[in-house]
Amino acid sequence: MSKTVTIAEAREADQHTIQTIGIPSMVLMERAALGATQRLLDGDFDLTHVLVVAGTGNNGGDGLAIARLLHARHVPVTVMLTGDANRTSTETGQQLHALTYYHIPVVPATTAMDGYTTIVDAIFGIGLDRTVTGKFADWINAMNATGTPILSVDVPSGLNADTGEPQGATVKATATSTFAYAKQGFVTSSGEQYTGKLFVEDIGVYLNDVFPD
Ligand SMILES: NC(=O)C1=CN([C@@H]2O[C@H](COP(=O)(O)OP(=O)(O)OC[C@H]3O[C@@H](n4cnc5c(N)ncnc54)[C@H](O)[C@@H]3O)[C@@H](O)[C@H]2O)[C@@H](O)CC1
Ligand SMILES: [K+]
Repeated sequence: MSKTVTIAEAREADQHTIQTIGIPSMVLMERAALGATQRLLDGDFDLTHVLVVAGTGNNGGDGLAIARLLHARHVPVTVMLTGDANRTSTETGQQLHALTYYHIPVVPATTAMDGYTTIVDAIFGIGLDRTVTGKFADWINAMNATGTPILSVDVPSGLNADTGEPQGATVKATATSTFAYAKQGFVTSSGEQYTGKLFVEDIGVYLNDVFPD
């Protein structure tokens, strides 16, 4: 396993790349989504009908970009949004706008998740900051209960990426496409039970830029 990072290090590296080097956040998001989409296209996933479950933070934005890239490859895709479309992060709002342009269906999240052949989990990434309860727990439990293969985006939603411990309801992924570096919690005996097969995508964020030798 190559270098792992804490959530704080991942955030610092992202911010350095965006603010100091000047690579726009949307470029990083597109690269992240391209990496994860390629895993879906290359892998053992059945892409007959993909469900993307997206949150309103930037992890959700990655998921929305994946939905757009799958649509461009003629993969049928439906998006469930777990929050208010008017209260998203800036980037996720831009991703939603692009989905509207392509008429990709976006519906409010429900627990009715049967009938899809692959689920993309883009609810929470490294921004998870409290225990997953209530509706979010219901959606995550419903995802796990389908038995449908799940690709988690960056982090299995609900997993504490520093400790590898579930923070309430947590997605049990078939595979995880994580961005830039594996997170510290993934290599613990608890964390590895949630990530499934781990892919690390190069999105143009490099620790050497932030912490030169
Ligand atoms: N520009 C960047 O910095 C990049 C970010 N990326 C993605 O962005 C993610 C981080 O995005 P964010 O910082 O927006 O965070 P997230 O999208 O992981 O989650 C933040 C949102 O979840 C809510 N939340 C947290 N815990 C919750 C809980 N238990 N119950 C209900 N709501 C909860 C927060 O209030 C916030 O609205 C990364 O994991 C990665 O997927 C990538 O696109 C690569 C570049
Ligand atoms: K996720």
